[in-house]
Amino acid sequence: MKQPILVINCGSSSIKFALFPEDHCPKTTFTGVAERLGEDEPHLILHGDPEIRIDLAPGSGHKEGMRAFIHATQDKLHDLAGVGHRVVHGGERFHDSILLDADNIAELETLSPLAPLHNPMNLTGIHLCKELFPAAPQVAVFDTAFHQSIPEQTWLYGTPYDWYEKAGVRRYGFHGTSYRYILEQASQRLSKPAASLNLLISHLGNGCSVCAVRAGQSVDTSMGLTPLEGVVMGTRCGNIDPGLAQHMLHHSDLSMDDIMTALNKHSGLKGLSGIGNDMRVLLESEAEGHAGAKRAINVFTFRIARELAALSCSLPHLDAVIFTGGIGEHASDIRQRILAQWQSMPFLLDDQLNQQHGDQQGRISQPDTPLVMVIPTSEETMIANDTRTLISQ
Ligand SMILES: Nc1ncnc2c1ncn2[C@@H]1O[C@H](COP(=O)(O)OP(=O)(O)O)[C@@H](O)[C@H]1O
Ligand SMILES: CC(=O)OP(=O)(O)O
Ligand SMILES: [Mg+2]
Repeated sequence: MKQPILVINCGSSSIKFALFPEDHCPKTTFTGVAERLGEDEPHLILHGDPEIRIDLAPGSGHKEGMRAFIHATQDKLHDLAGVGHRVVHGGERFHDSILLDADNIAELETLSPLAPLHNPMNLTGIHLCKELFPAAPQVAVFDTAFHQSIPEQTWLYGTPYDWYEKAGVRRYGFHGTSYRYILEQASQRLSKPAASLNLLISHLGNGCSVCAVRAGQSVDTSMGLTPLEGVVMGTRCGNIDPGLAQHMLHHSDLSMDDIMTALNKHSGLKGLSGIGNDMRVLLESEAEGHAGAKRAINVFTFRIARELAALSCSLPHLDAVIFTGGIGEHASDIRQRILAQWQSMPFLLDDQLNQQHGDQQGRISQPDTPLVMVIPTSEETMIANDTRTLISQ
Protein backbone atom coordinates (compact mmCIF):
# COMPACT_ATOMS: atom_id res chain seq x y z
CA MET A 1 0.00 0.00 0.00
CA LYS A 2 1.11 3.55 -0.67
CA GLN A 3 1.69 5.83 2.30
CA PRO A 4 -1.48 5.78 4.45
CA ILE A 5 -3.16 8.59 6.40
CA LEU A 6 -3.87 7.91 10.05
CA VAL A 7 -6.94 9.61 11.52
CA ILE A 8 -7.38 10.02 15.27
CA ASN A 9 -10.82 11.06 16.51
CA CYS A 10 -10.59 11.66 20.24
CA GLY A 11 -14.00 11.94 21.88
CA SER A 12 -14.72 12.44 25.57
CA SER A 13 -14.53 8.75 26.49
CA SER A 14 -13.38 7.05 23.32
CA ILE A 15 -10.84 7.30 20.54
CA LYS A 16 -11.74 6.20 17.02
CA PHE A 17 -8.79 5.31 14.80
CA ALA A 18 -8.89 4.92 11.02
CA LEU A 19 -6.29 4.30 8.37
CA PHE A 20 -7.07 5.61 4.86
CA PRO A 21 -5.14 5.12 1.62
CA GLU A 22 -3.31 8.28 0.58
CA ASP A 23 -5.03 8.53 -2.80
CA HIS A 24 -8.58 9.82 -2.93
CA CYS A 25 -10.72 6.99 -1.68
CA PRO A 26 -13.44 7.20 0.93
CA LYS A 27 -12.86 3.63 2.15
CA THR A 28 -10.78 2.94 5.23
CA THR A 29 -8.18 0.19 5.14
CA PHE A 30 -8.35 -0.38 8.88
CA THR A 31 -10.30 0.92 11.89
CA GLY A 32 -10.27 0.52 15.64
CA VAL A 33 -11.72 2.10 18.76
CA ALA A 34 -10.56 2.54 22.34
CA GLU A 35 -13.61 2.74 24.60
CA ARG A 36 -14.53 3.43 28.23
CA LEU A 37 -11.32 5.40 28.69
CA GLY A 38 -11.02 6.71 32.22
CA GLU A 39 -13.97 4.46 33.24
CA ASP A 40 -14.47 0.78 34.20
CA GLU A 41 -13.06 -1.86 31.88
CA PRO A 42 -11.26 0.32 29.33
CA HIS A 43 -10.46 -1.66 26.19
CA LEU A 44 -9.32 -1.48 22.61
CA ILE A 45 -11.17 -3.09 19.71
CA LEU A 46 -9.41 -3.70 16.40
CA HIS A 47 -12.10 -4.17 13.75
CA GLY A 48 -11.77 -6.93 11.18
CA ASP A 49 -12.36 -10.60 10.86
CA PRO A 50 -11.83 -11.70 13.54
CA GLU A 51 -12.40 -8.62 15.69
CA ILE A 52 -9.69 -8.37 18.35
CA ARG A 53 -10.38 -7.05 21.85
CA ILE A 54 -7.48 -5.97 24.04
CA ASP A 55 -8.32 -5.14 27.66
CA LEU A 56 -6.44 -2.12 28.99
CA ALA A 57 -5.21 -1.76 32.56
CA PRO A 58 -7.92 -0.39 34.92
CA GLY A 59 -7.84 3.42 34.95
CA SER A 60 -6.30 3.68 31.48
CA GLY A 61 -7.01 7.01 29.81
CA HIS A 62 -6.58 8.48 26.33
CA LYS A 63 -2.78 8.32 26.38
CA GLU A 64 -2.72 4.63 27.29
CA GLY A 65 -5.48 3.88 24.75
CA MET A 66 -3.52 5.59 22.00
CA ARG A 67 -0.24 3.89 22.90
CA ALA A 68 -1.98 0.50 22.96
CA PHE A 69 -3.50 1.11 19.50
CA ILE A 70 -0.17 2.20 18.01
CA HIS A 71 1.62 -0.76 19.61
CA ALA A 72 -0.97 -3.28 18.38
CA THR A 73 -0.98 -1.95 14.80
CA GLN A 74 2.63 -0.87 14.33
CA ASP A 75 3.08 -3.13 11.28
CA LYS A 76 0.42 -1.02 9.48
CA LEU A 77 1.73 2.39 10.48
CA HIS A 78 4.95 2.55 8.43
CA ASP A 79 5.64 5.58 6.24
CA LEU A 80 2.56 7.55 7.19
CA ALA A 81 1.79 10.29 4.66
CA GLY A 82 0.19 12.29 7.45
CA VAL A 83 -1.88 12.20 10.61
CA GLY A 84 -5.24 13.95 10.87
CA HIS A 85 -6.58 14.83 14.31
CA ARG A 86 -10.04 15.85 15.41
CA VAL A 87 -9.63 18.96 17.58
CA VAL A 88 -12.87 19.95 19.26
CA HIS A 89 -12.31 23.65 20.07
CA GLY A 90 -10.66 26.04 17.63
CA GLY A 91 -11.84 29.17 19.46
CA GLU A 92 -12.03 32.33 17.34
CA ARG A 93 -8.50 31.79 16.08
CA PHE A 94 -8.97 28.69 13.86
CA HIS A 95 -11.68 28.94 11.20
CA ASP A 96 -10.54 26.01 9.10
CA SER A 97 -8.35 22.90 9.20
CA ILE A 98 -4.61 23.61 9.63
CA LEU A 99 -1.22 21.97 9.19
CA LEU A 100 0.16 21.82 12.72
CA ASP A 101 3.43 23.47 13.71
CA ALA A 102 5.02 24.45 17.02
CA ASP A 103 3.36 27.89 17.02
CA ASN A 104 -0.20 26.82 16.40
CA ILE A 105 0.17 23.86 18.80
CA ALA A 106 1.14 26.41 21.48
CA GLU A 107 -1.97 28.46 20.61
CA LEU A 108 -4.11 25.35 20.83
CA GLU A 109 -2.84 24.71 24.37
CA THR A 110 -4.51 27.95 25.49
CA LEU A 111 -7.95 26.68 24.35
CA SER A 112 -8.03 23.61 26.61
CA PRO A 113 -10.09 25.25 29.40
CA LEU A 114 -12.91 25.80 26.86
CA ALA A 115 -13.26 22.07 26.11
CA PRO A 116 -11.86 20.33 29.18
CA LEU A 117 -13.12 16.84 28.25
CA HIS A 118 -11.74 17.06 24.72
CA ASN A 119 -8.94 19.50 23.81
CA PRO A 120 -6.40 18.17 26.36
CA MET A 121 -6.97 14.66 24.93
CA ASN A 122 -6.68 15.97 21.34
CA LEU A 123 -3.33 17.55 22.30
CA THR A 124 -2.19 14.29 23.92
CA GLY A 125 -2.71 12.62 20.53
CA ILE A 126 -0.87 15.39 18.68
CA HIS A 127 2.16 15.24 21.02
CA LEU A 128 2.27 11.44 20.98
CA CYS A 129 2.14 11.29 17.16
CA LYS A 130 4.86 13.94 16.93
CA GLU A 131 7.04 11.74 19.14
CA LEU A 132 6.22 8.45 17.38
CA PHE A 133 5.93 9.66 13.76
CA PRO A 134 8.27 12.67 13.61
CA ALA A 135 8.41 12.66 9.79
CA ALA A 136 4.62 12.68 9.26
CA PRO A 137 2.90 16.07 8.83
CA GLN A 138 -0.04 16.53 11.21
CA VAL A 139 -3.34 18.26 10.55
CA ALA A 140 -5.98 19.55 12.97
CA VAL A 141 -9.65 19.52 11.92
CA PHE A 142 -11.87 21.59 14.21
CA ASP A 143 -15.42 20.82 15.40
CA THR A 144 -16.03 24.56 15.62
CA ALA A 145 -15.07 25.36 11.99
CA PHE A 146 -18.45 24.52 10.38
CA HIS A 147 -20.22 26.96 12.70
CA GLN A 148 -18.33 30.08 11.52
CA SER A 149 -21.43 31.02 9.51
CA ILE A 150 -23.68 31.40 12.58
CA PRO A 151 -24.89 35.03 12.81
CA GLU A 152 -23.89 37.29 15.71
CA GLN A 153 -27.43 37.43 17.15
CA THR A 154 -27.16 33.66 17.62
CA TRP A 155 -23.59 33.33 18.88
CA LEU A 156 -23.77 36.18 21.39
CA TYR A 157 -24.96 35.42 24.92
CA GLY A 158 -27.01 37.99 26.79
CA THR A 159 -24.01 38.66 29.06
CA PRO A 160 -22.05 41.96 29.28
CA TYR A 161 -20.53 42.58 25.86
CA ASP A 162 -17.05 43.14 27.27
CA TRP A 163 -17.06 39.50 28.48
CA TYR A 164 -16.94 38.63 24.79
CA GLU A 165 -14.33 41.28 24.01
CA LYS A 166 -12.08 40.49 26.95
CA ALA A 167 -12.60 36.77 27.55
CA GLY A 168 -14.05 35.36 24.28
CA VAL A 169 -17.36 34.52 25.99
CA ARG A 170 -19.64 33.54 23.08
CA ARG A 171 -21.27 30.49 21.57
CA TYR A 172 -19.05 28.42 19.24
CA GLY A 173 -20.82 25.11 18.58
CA PHE A 174 -19.25 21.66 18.10
CA HIS A 175 -19.65 18.38 16.15
CA GLY A 176 -19.15 20.56 13.03
CA THR A 177 -17.07 17.94 11.21
CA SER A 178 -19.94 15.48 11.59
CA TYR A 179 -22.49 18.07 10.40
CA ARG A 180 -20.32 18.88 7.37
CA TYR A 181 -20.23 15.17 6.45
CA ILE A 182 -23.98 14.74 6.92
CA LEU A 183 -24.71 17.78 4.76
CA GLU A 184 -22.59 16.30 1.92
CA GLN A 185 -24.33 12.95 2.31
CA ALA A 186 -27.81 14.52 2.39
CA SER A 187 -27.00 16.47 -0.78
CA GLN A 188 -25.95 13.25 -2.57
CA ARG A 189 -28.86 11.18 -1.29
CA LEU A 190 -31.50 13.82 -2.09
CA SER A 191 -29.79 14.80 -5.40
CA LYS A 192 -29.97 18.46 -4.43
CA PRO A 193 -27.09 20.95 -4.10
CA ALA A 194 -25.93 21.37 -0.50
CA ALA A 195 -26.48 25.15 -0.85
CA SER A 196 -30.21 24.56 -1.40
CA LEU A 197 -30.81 22.45 1.73
CA ASN A 198 -32.54 23.47 4.97
CA LEU A 199 -31.97 20.78 7.58
CA LEU A 200 -32.18 20.01 11.26
CA ILE A 201 -29.43 17.53 12.13
CA SER A 202 -29.33 15.71 15.43
CA HIS A 203 -25.90 14.29 16.35
CA LEU A 204 -26.61 11.96 19.26
CA GLY A 205 -23.52 10.16 20.55
CA ASN A 206 -22.01 10.37 23.99
CA GLY A 207 -21.88 14.12 23.44
CA CYS A 208 -25.13 15.27 21.79
CA SER A 209 -26.04 18.40 19.86
CA VAL A 210 -28.40 19.61 17.16
CA CYS A 211 -27.70 21.97 14.26
CA ALA A 212 -29.86 24.08 11.94
CA VAL A 213 -28.46 24.25 8.40
CA ARG A 214 -29.95 27.00 6.21
CA ALA A 215 -29.04 27.04 2.50
CA GLY A 216 -26.13 24.70 3.25
CA GLN A 217 -24.67 26.71 6.14
CA SER A 218 -24.83 26.29 9.90
CA VAL A 219 -27.04 29.05 11.32
CA ASP A 220 -27.62 27.74 14.84
CA THR A 221 -26.54 24.89 17.05
CA SER A 222 -27.21 23.83 20.61
CA MET A 223 -23.69 23.78 22.08
CA GLY A 224 -22.09 27.02 23.21
CA LEU A 225 -18.86 28.34 24.73
CA THR A 226 -18.09 24.76 25.76
CA PRO A 227 -19.61 21.38 24.79
CA LEU A 228 -21.68 21.49 28.00
CA GLU A 229 -24.53 23.66 26.69
CA GLY A 230 -27.56 22.35 24.84
CA VAL A 231 -29.41 19.06 25.07
CA VAL A 232 -29.04 16.48 27.84
CA MET A 233 -26.14 14.13 26.93
CA GLY A 234 -24.53 10.90 28.14
CA THR A 235 -22.85 12.46 31.18
CA ARG A 236 -23.38 16.21 30.59
CA CYS A 237 -26.32 18.24 31.86
CA GLY A 238 -26.98 20.48 28.83
CA ASN A 239 -28.86 23.76 29.42
CA ILE A 240 -29.28 24.73 33.06
CA ASP A 241 -29.96 27.90 34.99
CA PRO A 242 -26.50 29.34 35.79
CA GLY A 243 -27.90 30.21 39.24
CA LEU A 244 -27.90 26.47 39.95
CA ALA A 245 -24.12 26.48 40.58
CA GLN A 246 -24.34 29.06 43.35
CA HIS A 247 -27.34 27.29 44.83
CA MET A 248 -25.37 24.03 45.04
CA LEU A 249 -22.36 25.85 46.52
CA HIS A 250 -24.62 27.00 49.39
CA HIS A 251 -26.68 23.83 49.77
CA SER A 252 -24.02 21.11 49.58
CA ASP A 253 -20.39 20.57 50.52
CA LEU A 254 -19.38 20.67 46.85
CA SER A 255 -16.71 23.12 45.63
CA MET A 256 -17.06 24.92 42.27
CA ASP A 257 -14.66 22.37 40.76
CA ASP A 258 -16.78 19.50 42.14
CA ILE A 259 -19.91 21.08 40.65
CA MET A 260 -18.28 21.45 37.23
CA THR A 261 -17.10 17.84 37.35
CA ALA A 262 -20.63 16.73 38.26
CA LEU A 263 -22.16 18.76 35.40
CA ASN A 264 -19.65 17.34 32.89
CA LYS A 265 -19.21 13.77 34.06
CA HIS A 266 -22.00 12.70 36.42
CA SER A 267 -25.09 14.33 34.93
CA GLY A 268 -27.16 13.63 31.80
CA LEU A 269 -28.35 10.07 31.18
CA LYS A 270 -25.87 8.79 33.77
CA GLY A 271 -26.89 11.16 36.55
CA LEU A 272 -30.63 10.96 35.88
CA SER A 273 -30.76 7.16 35.61
CA GLY A 274 -28.28 6.23 38.32
CA ILE A 275 -27.21 3.42 35.96
CA GLY A 276 -24.86 4.86 33.36
CA ASN A 277 -24.65 6.63 30.03
CA ASP A 278 -24.89 3.65 27.65
CA MET A 279 -28.20 3.99 25.80
CA ARG A 280 -28.31 0.25 25.03
CA VAL A 281 -28.23 -0.57 28.75
CA LEU A 282 -30.78 2.14 29.55
CA LEU A 283 -33.26 0.85 26.97
CA GLU A 284 -32.91 -2.69 28.30
CA SER A 285 -33.30 -1.51 31.90
CA GLU A 286 -36.34 0.58 31.03
CA ALA A 287 -37.95 -2.46 29.39
CA GLU A 288 -37.36 -4.35 32.66
CA GLY A 289 -39.18 -1.59 34.57
CA HIS A 290 -36.26 0.47 35.92
CA ALA A 291 -37.73 3.86 36.92
CA GLY A 292 -34.41 5.74 36.65
CA ALA A 293 -33.82 4.56 33.08
CA LYS A 294 -37.33 5.66 32.08
CA ARG A 295 -36.87 9.06 33.73
CA ALA A 296 -33.53 9.61 31.99
CA ILE A 297 -34.84 8.65 28.55
CA ASN A 298 -37.93 10.86 28.96
CA VAL A 299 -35.85 13.91 29.87
CA PHE A 300 -33.31 13.14 27.12
CA THR A 301 -35.91 12.80 24.33
CA PHE A 302 -37.94 15.82 25.48
CA ARG A 303 -34.93 18.13 25.64
CA ILE A 304 -33.84 17.13 22.15
CA ALA A 305 -37.33 17.74 20.74
CA ARG A 306 -37.45 21.12 22.47
CA GLU A 307 -34.07 22.13 21.08
CA LEU A 308 -34.98 21.00 17.55
CA ALA A 309 -38.15 23.09 17.72
CA ALA A 310 -36.14 26.09 18.95
CA LEU A 311 -33.60 25.77 16.14
CA SER A 312 -36.36 25.51 13.52
CA CYS A 313 -36.90 29.23 14.20
CA SER A 314 -33.92 29.95 11.88
CA LEU A 315 -35.24 27.96 8.90
CA PRO A 316 -37.64 29.25 6.20
CA HIS A 317 -38.84 25.67 5.72
CA LEU A 318 -37.59 22.21 6.62
CA ASP A 319 -36.29 19.79 3.97
CA ALA A 320 -35.42 17.02 6.44
CA VAL A 321 -34.71 16.10 10.03
CA ILE A 322 -31.62 13.85 10.10
CA PHE A 323 -30.43 11.60 12.93
CA THR A 324 -26.79 10.55 13.31
CA GLY A 325 -24.22 9.51 15.98
CA GLY A 326 -24.27 6.23 17.93
CA ILE A 327 -27.76 6.81 19.40
CA GLY A 328 -29.18 8.65 16.37
CA GLU A 329 -28.09 5.87 13.99
CA HIS A 330 -28.99 2.81 16.06
CA ALA A 331 -31.77 3.60 18.54
CA SER A 332 -35.06 3.52 16.58
CA ASP A 333 -37.15 3.88 19.73
CA ILE A 334 -35.31 7.05 20.74
CA ARG A 335 -35.84 8.62 17.31
CA GLN A 336 -39.54 7.84 17.46
CA ARG A 337 -39.88 9.25 21.00
CA ILE A 338 -38.04 12.48 20.14
CA LEU A 339 -40.34 13.18 17.20
CA ALA A 340 -43.44 12.28 19.21
CA GLN A 341 -42.42 14.91 21.82
CA TRP A 342 -42.49 17.65 19.13
CA GLN A 343 -46.24 17.88 19.17
CA SER A 344 -46.84 20.70 16.69
CA MET A 345 -45.11 18.85 13.81
CA PRO A 346 -46.95 16.11 11.85
CA PHE A 347 -44.07 13.61 11.79
CA LEU A 348 -45.15 10.09 10.89
CA LEU A 349 -42.51 7.38 10.84
CA ASP A 350 -42.67 4.18 8.82
CA ASP A 351 -42.17 1.67 11.65
CA GLN A 352 -40.43 -0.88 9.49
CA LEU A 353 -38.04 1.63 7.92
CA ASN A 354 -37.33 3.11 11.34
CA GLN A 355 -36.53 -0.35 12.76
CA GLN A 356 -34.12 -1.04 9.92
CA HIS A 357 -32.53 2.45 10.30
CA GLY A 358 -33.73 3.75 6.96
CA ASP A 359 -34.15 2.72 3.33
CA GLN A 360 -31.28 3.05 0.84
CA GLN A 361 -31.60 6.81 0.91
CA GLY A 362 -31.86 6.85 4.71
CA ARG A 363 -35.58 7.74 4.86
CA ILE A 364 -37.59 6.55 7.88
CA SER A 365 -40.74 8.71 7.46
CA GLN A 366 -43.95 7.86 5.60
CA PRO A 367 -44.52 9.43 2.14
CA ASP A 368 -46.18 12.89 2.17
CA THR A 369 -45.11 13.58 5.76
CA PRO A 370 -42.09 15.68 6.86
CA LEU A 371 -38.93 13.88 5.71
CA VAL A 372 -36.91 12.18 8.46
CA MET A 373 -33.64 10.40 7.64
CA VAL A 374 -30.93 8.38 9.34
CA ILE A 375 -27.43 8.95 7.96
CA PRO A 376 -24.38 7.34 9.60
CA THR A 377 -21.70 9.94 10.27
CA SER A 378 -18.00 9.67 9.51
CA GLU A 379 -15.96 12.44 11.06
CA GLU A 380 -12.94 10.29 10.12
CA THR A 381 -13.68 10.61 6.37
CA MET A 382 -13.81 14.42 6.59
CA ILE A 383 -10.59 14.49 8.64
CA ALA A 384 -8.84 12.23 6.10
CA ASN A 385 -10.04 14.45 3.21
CA ASP A 386 -8.81 17.65 4.86
CA THR A 387 -5.51 15.97 5.75
CA ARG A 388 -4.99 14.84 2.15
CA THR A 389 -5.71 18.34 0.88
CA LEU A 390 -3.41 20.12 3.34
CA ILE A 391 -0.43 17.78 3.08
CA SER A 392 -0.47 17.90 -0.71
CA GLN A 393 -0.37 21.72 -0.89
N1 LIG B 1 -27.61 -0.37 18.97
C1 LIG B 1 -27.66 0.68 19.76
N2 LIG B 1 -28.82 1.02 20.37
C2 LIG B 1 -28.89 2.09 21.18
N3 LIG B 1 -27.84 2.90 21.46
C3 LIG B 1 -26.67 2.61 20.87
C4 LIG B 1 -26.51 1.50 20.00
N4 LIG B 1 -25.20 1.48 19.57
C5 LIG B 1 -24.59 2.54 20.17
N5 LIG B 1 -25.45 3.22 20.95
C6 LIG B 1 -25.19 4.37 21.82
O1 LIG B 1 -24.43 5.35 21.18
C7 LIG B 1 -23.73 6.10 22.19
C8 LIG B 1 -22.28 6.33 21.73
O2 LIG B 1 -22.31 7.00 20.52
P1 LIG B 1 -20.97 7.39 19.72
O3 LIG B 1 -21.38 8.28 18.59
O4 LIG B 1 -20.22 6.15 19.37
O5 LIG B 1 -20.21 8.20 20.86
P2 LIG B 1 -18.95 9.14 20.90
O6 LIG B 1 -19.51 10.46 21.31
O7 LIG B 1 -18.03 8.53 21.89
O8 LIG B 1 -18.38 9.23 19.49
C9 LIG B 1 -23.86 5.31 23.48
O9 LIG B 1 -24.87 5.88 24.30
C10 LIG B 1 -24.32 3.95 22.98
O10 LIG B 1 -25.09 3.27 23.94
C1 LIG C 1 -18.00 17.92 21.24
C2 LIG C 1 -18.41 16.60 21.82
O1 LIG C 1 -19.26 16.56 22.67
O2 LIG C 1 -17.80 15.52 21.32
P1 LIG C 1 -18.09 13.97 21.73
O3 LIG C 1 -19.50 13.72 21.32
O4 LIG C 1 -17.11 13.18 20.91
O5 LIG C 1 -17.88 13.85 23.20
MG1 LIG D 1 -18.36 11.49 18.96
